[in-house]
Amino acid sequence: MLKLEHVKKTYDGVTILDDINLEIEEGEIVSILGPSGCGKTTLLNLILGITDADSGKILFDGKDITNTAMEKRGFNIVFQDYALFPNLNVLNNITYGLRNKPNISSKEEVDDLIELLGLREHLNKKIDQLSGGQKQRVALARTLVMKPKILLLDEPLSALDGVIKESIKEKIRTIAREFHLTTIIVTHDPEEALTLSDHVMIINKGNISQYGKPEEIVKTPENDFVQEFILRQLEIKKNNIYSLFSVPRTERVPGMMQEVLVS
Ligand SMILES: Nc1ncnc2c1ncn2[C@@H]1O[C@H](COP(=O)(O)OP(=O)(O)OP(=O)(O)O)[C@@H](O)[C@H]1O
Repeated sequence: MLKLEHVKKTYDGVTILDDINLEIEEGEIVSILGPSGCGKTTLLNLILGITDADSGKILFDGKDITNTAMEKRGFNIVFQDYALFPNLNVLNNITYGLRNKPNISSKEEVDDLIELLGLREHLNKKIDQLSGGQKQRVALARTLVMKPKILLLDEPLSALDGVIKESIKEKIRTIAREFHLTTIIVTHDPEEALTLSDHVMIINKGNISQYGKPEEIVKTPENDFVQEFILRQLEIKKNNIYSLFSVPRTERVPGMMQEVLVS
């Protein structure tokens, strides 16, 4: 569905992304995971068409879109800061993009999204009257009414915590499944990537360190970077979670953390 072939990007002679190869199937949730500065946003910008690659190809449904303008790609992004309009109420934020393209979503479809994202009681509120989680749901609704071919999410959970985070995760999963919508998530948080995605792409210094299903990455990290950086962060969280659930060290078994995190 979406394919990147030997994509390379440099800025001022410095290689930011080096020979990126990636294939994403329709309806999949894929996370791009890596530390700050590794090239995640650059990769997202290349897929969106905000930035051009120095070399390599980007294909969508078999068509070469490497040189296709951003607005013609039909992908859509929810930015980290949500980029909502503070002077408009929630409903007008959600339907903003439909002003010039009213046929993209019917009234019923907009209504279904409002219901799905639990926004009905907030429709008349201004953006600054909303919590972080509510803003994130408005941003999701505003993007989804435009029926993107691919949904891109830039650090969708980083400003949220605890229960809100889990509920937004659940919404993202439901949307991807229900609409069969290919979803690409950029994150620096291993827990987020491993619990939310079908596949995780780990980037280190512009290269793919490992690409696989969450359980493959947890069970068989392919190199020291994945082992040290990604799994060590998880280990810290795991210990915190285990202690939270009072699981004695001797009773901790492989796979348990995933269940604890997902449930
Ligand atoms: N327009 C630009 N011009 C020059 N260098 C850039 C530009 N955009 C990004 N870079 C550099 O490319 C590298 C990767 O940046 P990028 O924003 O893709 O990283 P990231 O993984 O998304 O980081 P973070 O998690 O901190 O957002 C950084 O060293 C950054 O300074």
